[in-house]
Amino acid sequence: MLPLDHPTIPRPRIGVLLVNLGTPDAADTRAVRRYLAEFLSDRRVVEIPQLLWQPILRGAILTTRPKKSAHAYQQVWTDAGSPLAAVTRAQAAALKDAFGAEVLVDWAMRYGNPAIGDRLRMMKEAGCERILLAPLYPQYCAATTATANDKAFLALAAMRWQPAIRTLPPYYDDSAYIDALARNVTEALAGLDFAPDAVVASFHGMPQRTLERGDPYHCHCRKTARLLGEALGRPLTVAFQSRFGRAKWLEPATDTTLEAMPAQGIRKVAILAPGFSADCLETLEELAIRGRESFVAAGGTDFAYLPCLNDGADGIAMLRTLLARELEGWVTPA
Ligand SMILES: C=CC1=C(C)c2cc3[nH]c(cc4nc(cc5[nH]c(cc1n2)c(C)c5CCC(=O)O)C(CCC(=O)O)=C4C)c(C)c3C=C
Ligand SMILES: [Fe+2]
Ligand SMILES: [Fe+2]
Repeated sequence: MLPLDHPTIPRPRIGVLLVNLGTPDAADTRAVRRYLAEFLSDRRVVEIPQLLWQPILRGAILTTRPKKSAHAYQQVWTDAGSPLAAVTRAQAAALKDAFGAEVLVDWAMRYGNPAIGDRLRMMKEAGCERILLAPLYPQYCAATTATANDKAFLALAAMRWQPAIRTLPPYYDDSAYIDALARNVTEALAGLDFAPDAVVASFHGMPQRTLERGDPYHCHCRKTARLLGEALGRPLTVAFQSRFGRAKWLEPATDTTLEAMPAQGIRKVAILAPGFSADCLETLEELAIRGRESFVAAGGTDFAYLPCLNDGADGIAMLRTLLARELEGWVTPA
């Protein structure tokens, strides 16, 4: 902790809280069960009445999935822990001094640790009277963006003296985001030892019904892909990954798309996940490991997974631009 009452160190007045989804504390069955129980009990994530859903979750799902998911987490776990947490921590560290000494930059997770409420209370104690909440989801989805904000407001509901709050809007069509992706992808494609027949943009899926009920996520994904394709000068193949449960999810599914490609003469593929601001289980295990395996098993010859923006220079410059815009009027530009 900073010695906040030291006369030469200015007290932060403003907080920026980067928020991502959350991840287990360890790659073992117990930790994954705890994480999944919290995540999948969120009514914004699974929109089935709790009376029906909880017995299914506590029965079939939490008795089988944690072991399987823990095995998947073990394949991507790093010395710094879960990739999602390691990258988000690194993003916060890279932005630490971006907005001057009066701005405290920190990070939190919607599920698990560090908890949003704990970090907001810490910021308040550190002197932050104004806080910018930044859910790091380019495309708005109630199951990600809204629930992160809900959780923050739940913590504020318990405060007698609340800080003022702003939230980062979705940035799916923002030129800072599209340009950062285009630069990142161009660089990654230039480093490949093959020319891909197709470039796939894989977004996390959601139930088709959520789209029909008015969630803009699907439209945001399509627009990101169109703008990125225009910036790259080549159309992207859009697909949706990580299907969960029995309901119909957004289509086409990434796995069936990859498996069908070799028979259509597409044997060399590059794939990216522009909806994830940080690499995580869904990109590193589902796309880079399992996606490659199924593509090659179907007759594909070359496969490259292109990393997310993460804490790379393009990604950090983009976050700086987006956050600085939301801090306008709170922070005097340097
Ligand atoms: C980026 C946007 C995301 C949307 C939209 C989203 C929706 C959504 N997800 C599930 C179920 C699961 N997701 C899981 C992991 C996971 N999901 C996202 C992002 C979005 N999810 C991320 C970044 C991660 C990775 C977490 C990590 O630790 O690396 C999982 C857990 C893993 C597993 O057991 O497979 C589940 C389950 C639903 C139901 C949903 C609904 C709209
Ligand atoms: Fe998910
Ligand atoms: Fe997955």
